Amino acid sequence: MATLEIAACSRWYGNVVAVNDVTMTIGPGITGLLGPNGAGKSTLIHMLGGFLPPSTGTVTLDGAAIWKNQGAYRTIGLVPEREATYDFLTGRQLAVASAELHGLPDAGAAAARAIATVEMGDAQDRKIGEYSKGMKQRIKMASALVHDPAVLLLDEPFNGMDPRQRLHLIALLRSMGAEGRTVLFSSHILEEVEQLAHQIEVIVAGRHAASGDYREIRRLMTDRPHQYTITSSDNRVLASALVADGSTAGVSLDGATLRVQATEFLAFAELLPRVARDAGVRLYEVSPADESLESVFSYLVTA
Ligand SMILES: Nc1ncnc2c1ncn2[C@@H]1O[C@H](COP(=O)(O)OP(=O)(O)OP(=O)(O)O)[C@@H](O)[C@H]1O
Repeated sequence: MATLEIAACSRWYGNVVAVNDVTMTIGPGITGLLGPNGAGKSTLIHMLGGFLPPSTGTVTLDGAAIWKNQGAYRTIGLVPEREATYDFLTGRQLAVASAELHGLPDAGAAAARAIATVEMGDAQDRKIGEYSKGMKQRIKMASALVHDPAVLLLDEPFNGMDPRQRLHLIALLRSMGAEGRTVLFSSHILEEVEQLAHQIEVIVAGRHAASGDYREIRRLMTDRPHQYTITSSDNRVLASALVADGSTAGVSLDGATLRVQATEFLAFAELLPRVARDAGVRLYEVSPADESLESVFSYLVTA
């Protein structure tokens, strides 16, 4: 059982404070690190993975500082966010290279086991440059798993995955959490984190904004409306139908875009197609406006 501790930790890049006086404990099971873009999630994960030293404060694994600690590196697997890998290598070559870097006695066997875990056996001898985004994520994951780490850190692992790959990764992370590993993954999408994490840590503008069970955090967030931007065959008709329905907190027309504030995320997801159909309007695009998540986070910061 491995426990990560971040204590009064800050990290600057020149004048930019990326992580600001954060204290948190991450124990076995699955923890979701949630925060808007630029919140400091990658910086935190890099410090936890021993890629980056904190400017002040400490980051420890079972009481021992992680930075420049070989024992910690042997216990931690890190799946970075960036997509770029060594495109000229095959998936298997990358996993074997990672196993060799860890000094494993049988690098070939360790790589084969990790590749099987992420179900990349069929594609292992193809060049990584030919992989889809989701396959790249999986082979990066295999490289991070070669040494069977007790701690797995993943930076935005669902980016670029199709629904099937997403379900596969969810199942894989669940089984790792159930085995008692310490799994931390970052995301800026609340619903993604909700599905998977038993514990959520929220970070906003470098600060630790909330911590706990997702249901508790969700309850805090329902006080704030969720914003959507919508394009449709007739935004004006849709806007008046939504206002007439009374379940939306606010509607505004902004050029070709309709902005809607919904009080309840799930209820609105059900309501919108029904209202549009009844009004004879076709929906072209519905996207959650990122700022809404950000405003929810800022609400948590000031709560
Ligand atoms: N190498 C760097 N040099 C300078 N500033 C940096 C560097 N890396 C990150 N930052 C800044 O630190 C802050 C936190 O960045 P970080 O990448 O940790 O956030 P994030 O939550 O992972 O964001 P995203 O989801 O967009 O990846 C941002 O303001 C970013 O611009």
